[in-house]
Amino acid sequence: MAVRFGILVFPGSNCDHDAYHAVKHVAGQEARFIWHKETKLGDVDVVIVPGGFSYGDYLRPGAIARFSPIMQDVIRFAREGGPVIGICNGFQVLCESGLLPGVLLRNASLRFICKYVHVRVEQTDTPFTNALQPGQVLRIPIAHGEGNYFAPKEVLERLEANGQVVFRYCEPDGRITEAANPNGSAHNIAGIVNEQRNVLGMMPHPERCVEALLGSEDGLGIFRSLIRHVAGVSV
Ligand SMILES: NC(=O)CC[C@H](N)C(=O)O
Repeated sequence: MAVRFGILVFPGSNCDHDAYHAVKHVAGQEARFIWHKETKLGDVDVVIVPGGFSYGDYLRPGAIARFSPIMQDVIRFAREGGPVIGICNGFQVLCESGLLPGVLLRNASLRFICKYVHVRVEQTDTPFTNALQPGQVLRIPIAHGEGNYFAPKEVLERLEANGQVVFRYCEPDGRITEAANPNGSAHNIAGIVNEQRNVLGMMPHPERCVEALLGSEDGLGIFRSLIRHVAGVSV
């Protein structure tokens, strides 16, 4: 049975079609778009909050999108344990919604950065990483102006103690260095889960690296993990 992915669409989303292509055409699952003005998600197994510039990033990225009608039902779905993945602008929306702690500040360079980076898989006991290996290094693109993850010291300590840091920017060989951190994120954080582990936010774009033709297939492991989590099958 195919896993049903629901992909939110805000005015200004621009990675919604890439996410659709990844889960539908590459991973062979069901996918449908959900306009932000809808109030119900309907029958979906996984929610994807895609990247882009919702509301033109006015105020702060995600600060307006979080008031979209659909977000109430996303919060309900998450509270009931449904898997939600926010990618890039989606991560920003999830932080603004209070589903994830912390905030994404402007990159330390104050520049928009679009390039391939490496991230290390820190946790594999999540719906998003169960098909990956601990310590595995993924080659994956980033494209953001505000990916500099920040949270107060106590929050960072709690994230680390609970194993909520799922991806960390690293060197190609997996070493965590300052030079490998593209945007100034605290603790080289590229992705985190909530305490219940069913909501993930990540700045890199797994949907942009699911085919060899695109230069990397490393993003596929995240969608394969979700399929395994929901359907119990390895694809
Ligand atoms: N690719 C994206 O989702 C970009 C996210 C956001 N608009 C930023 O620049 O930080």
